[in-house]
Amino acid sequence: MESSLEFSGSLSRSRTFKVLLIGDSGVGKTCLTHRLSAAEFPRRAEATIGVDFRERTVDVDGEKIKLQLWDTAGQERFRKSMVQHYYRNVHAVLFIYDVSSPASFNGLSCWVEECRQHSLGHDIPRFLIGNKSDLRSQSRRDLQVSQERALSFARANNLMFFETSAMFPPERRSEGRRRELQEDEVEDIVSALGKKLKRQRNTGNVLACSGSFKVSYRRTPEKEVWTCC
Ligand SMILES: Nc1nc2c(ncn2[C@@H]2O[C@H](COP(=O)(O)OP(=O)(O)OP(=O)(O)O)[C@@H](O)[C@H]2O)c(=O)[nH]1
Repeated sequence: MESSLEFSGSLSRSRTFKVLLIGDSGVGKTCLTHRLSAAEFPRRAEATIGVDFRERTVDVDGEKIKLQLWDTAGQERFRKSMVQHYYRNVHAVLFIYDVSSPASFNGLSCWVEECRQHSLGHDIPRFLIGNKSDLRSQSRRDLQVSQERALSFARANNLMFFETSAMFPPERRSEGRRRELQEDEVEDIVSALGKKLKRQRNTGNVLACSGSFKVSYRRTPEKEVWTCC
C-alpha cells in the first residue's frame, strides 16, 4: 500500500520529550493518549493510520516539561512505513495492553523485541500500562490478565507498572470500586512520566512541534484486531 507523510503545524524550541505508545490494535492507545493529554475520552475512536500525536505540559518541581505523546498504529498495514519515524529520538515508551485480553498481553514481548531491534537505550524509561480496568469482573478472572502476571512481566523487563481505564478512570468512580480494584489514576501515570523524564540526561532541547502528521492511504481503515506476532 502506498503512503505519504505530511506535517502541518508549527515548530518551536523547548524541553520536550517524545513518548511512544505502543501495543496491539484495539488496546486503547488512542483513547489513553486523549486522557493523558486532555483528560477526555474521544467520542469515536478509529484505527490509527500511521501516527497521531498530542501534547501535555506538566509541572515537575517547578520545571515545565512537555510530553509529546505519539499514538502509534497497532495494525501492521498502517504502521510499516512509519516504524522508523516512531523510534527516532524517543525519550520514553508506554507499552499498552488490554486487561480483558490475554492475547494483547501475550503480544507485549513482540513490542519489547521491536524496541530492541530499533536499538532503544536501556536508560529510556519504560512503562507497562494495563488499560480497560473497568472491564474487570470478579467472575471471569480466567479471561483477564492478573495484576500479578503483569507485575512479574514488568519486573522481568524493567518496566514501571500501572493499571487504569481510559474510559472510566478510577478518579471518576466511587470510592468502594476504586479500593476493590487497586487501579491507578491517569494523572499518576503523567506525573511518574514527568518525574522520570526530568531526571534523564539525554534530554537537552529537542525540536517541539504542534500540529499533526497526515498519512495518506488509498483505502479507508476498518477496525480489526491485530497483534504484533
Ligand atoms: N471499556 C473500555 N473500552 C476502551 C477503553 N479504552 C479504549 N476503549 C475502547 O477500545 C476500542 C479501541 O480503542 P482505541 O483507542 O482506538 O485502540 P488503539 O489501541 O488506538 O487501536 P489502533 O489504533 O488500531 O492501534 C474503542 O472502541 C474504545 O472505545 C477503556 O479504558 N475501557
